[in-house]
Amino acid sequence: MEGLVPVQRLPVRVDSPSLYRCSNVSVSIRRSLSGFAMDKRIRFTAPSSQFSIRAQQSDLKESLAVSSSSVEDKGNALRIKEWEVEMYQDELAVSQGIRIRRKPRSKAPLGYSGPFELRLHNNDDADSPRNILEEITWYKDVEVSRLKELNPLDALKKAVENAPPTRDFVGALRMAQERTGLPGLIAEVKKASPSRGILKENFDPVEIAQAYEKGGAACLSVLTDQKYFQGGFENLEAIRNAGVKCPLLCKEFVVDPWQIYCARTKGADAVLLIAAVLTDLEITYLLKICKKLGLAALVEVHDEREMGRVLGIEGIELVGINNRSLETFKVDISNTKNLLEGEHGRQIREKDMIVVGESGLFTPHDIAYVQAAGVRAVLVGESIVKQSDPEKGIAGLFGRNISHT
Ligand SMILES: O=P(O)(O)OC[C@@H](O)[C@@H](O)c1c[nH]c2ccccc12
Repeated sequence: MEGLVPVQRLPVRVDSPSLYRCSNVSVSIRRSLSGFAMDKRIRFTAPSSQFSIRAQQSDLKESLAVSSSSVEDKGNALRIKEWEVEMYQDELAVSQGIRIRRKPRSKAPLGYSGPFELRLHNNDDADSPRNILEEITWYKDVEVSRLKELNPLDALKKAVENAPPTRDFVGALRMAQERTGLPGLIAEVKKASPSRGILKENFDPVEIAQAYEKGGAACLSVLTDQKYFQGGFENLEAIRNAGVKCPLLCKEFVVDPWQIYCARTKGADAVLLIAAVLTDLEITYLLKICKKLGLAALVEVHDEREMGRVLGIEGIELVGINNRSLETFKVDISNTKNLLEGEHGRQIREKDMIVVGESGLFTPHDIAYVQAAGVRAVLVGESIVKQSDPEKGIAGLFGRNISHT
């Protein structure tokens, strides 16, 4: 069962009014179903200030713990409000088909009363991430809070003024495509990944970036996540400071505007926004920040539903189709083709958006396949970063030399 099951009629009924007397009640029921322990939380407000509950279902009999507090508990009021906002955000995300939860669900504060309805909140997997993308997202939440304390947003905003100017990421992709007749290449500076482990042992980000540039890459993507991809913002900064001219994409799991400002101070020209993690409203808001900072945004989707959402958001120029599910790691390059067929493909062409085919591209045949499907750019990591000479790796990937010389 999903984390939050919206409004359910529970087999719980108001019974003897003498049992519990309070306006707010929070009930935890621990029950055991064929040895499988579940923790459920039921939150509700009764229409009257006096009520009681009694579990009716036979399998709800094990233990019933009831805690209560009064609405007048002002000290708790802020915490309750925060909890409500969190719940609202969760519900909004679920309504958009977003399966990734942004943080582990916190326990309802004492005294919390839901709206005038019964809700069943299943806590089965509230404390552990369900897949790698969720794990990374939860970790980002903690990481960003910590980084923000060390380097507050106000300070970053000032630092942005001294950042090197942005370069035209989208323009570079268009030019490359015109120059070569092939999809523009975003070459990824990637040391490791959770799905593939270490890709390159003696990893020198600047050396790789320079080789990519020589090999004819239009733009570069630099992984900045440290824990899961062994990247770092310092790599972005080092590549920019080394004089690499290709525009740079900051490859980060963005969950907070702070990361976008940080990317800009390190010399990024574009950032990635992952639709599987962000709501429509968040994407819209983050796009505005990108625009203000002169950054391009690559908005990544990996299924029809996300593509539909993204097509409904104004102002997106670059859409990435990830052939790798970040939830299951499954790679299938026909994903790019499938998402570009039909109505979605038509809308993309009508809006003149640039589609980037992402992940799992290894051969000239793969490139031709996604190009025929309609992509105008590709994002490639593994197949070229693994080569002892990444410059030659690019020629191998495209089946010919695409460098400027
Ligand atoms: O190494 P590959 O299979 O060529 O994939 C590159 C890139 O698409 C992949 O690294 C990627 C696509 N979207 C992401 C989001 C986060 C981290 C990584 C990614």
